[in-house]
Amino acid sequence: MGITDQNHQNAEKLAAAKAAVKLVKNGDIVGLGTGTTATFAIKELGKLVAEGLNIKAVASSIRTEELAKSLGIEILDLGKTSSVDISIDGADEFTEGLDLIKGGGGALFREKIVASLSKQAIIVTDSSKKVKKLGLFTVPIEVIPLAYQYVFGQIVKLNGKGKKRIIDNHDYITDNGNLIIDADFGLINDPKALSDALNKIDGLLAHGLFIGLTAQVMMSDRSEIIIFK
Ligand SMILES: O=C(CO)[C@H](O)[C@H](O)COP(=O)(O)O
Repeated sequence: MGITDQNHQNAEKLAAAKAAVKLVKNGDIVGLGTGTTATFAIKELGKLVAEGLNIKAVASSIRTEELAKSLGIEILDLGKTSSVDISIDGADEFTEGLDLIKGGGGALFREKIVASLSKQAIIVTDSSKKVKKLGLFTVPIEVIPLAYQYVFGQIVKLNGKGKKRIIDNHDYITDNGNLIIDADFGLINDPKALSDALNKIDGLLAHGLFIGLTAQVMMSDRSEIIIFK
């Protein structure tokens, strides 16, 4: 991607993030996503908090927690929070039916917990993330290390091609101390069926198919915000 394309994509991410942040109300507990688009939203929220907006938040990753705290946003313990008013997160792919692939940034497990706790899970994206069918982006799968070989084999049985996530020549380790397998299932005809099948695998902590968790996707396309819900 050229610099102009990247600037354009960032402008769209920022516009979507700003639109979503407008939905946050005083007193809300806000779920904070992870990734570049979520980061735009967290920075916008930080500005509003500095101006007096009274919110508390839960974070979907250690890096998001650190960023939010640095902006003066109070962070609650996710494990002690029973309900989130609104969450704002990005996605790697989404369909008009609001099925998503998430986890490109490795935070899928906590992101799924945050989305599941949310009364209103909002996804913010640029226009490149909308697809007719999920699956061009691989499905991230978080695996407890001692179950790695077993889970890998089960992914193959589901006709997936798995690849352990390696960053800078090292196994990528999630905030929860686990590994990630990026699994290519080709274009996914039935995301719910695949999600259900993956959910049955012992040792698989979470996968990046987010089905039925999203209230709306706010996608920025040039100067327009398009809402899917
Ligand atoms: O799921 C995620 C992180 O685990 C992100 O939301 C997803 O990867 C999109 O990231 P970005 O906003 O940087 O394009």
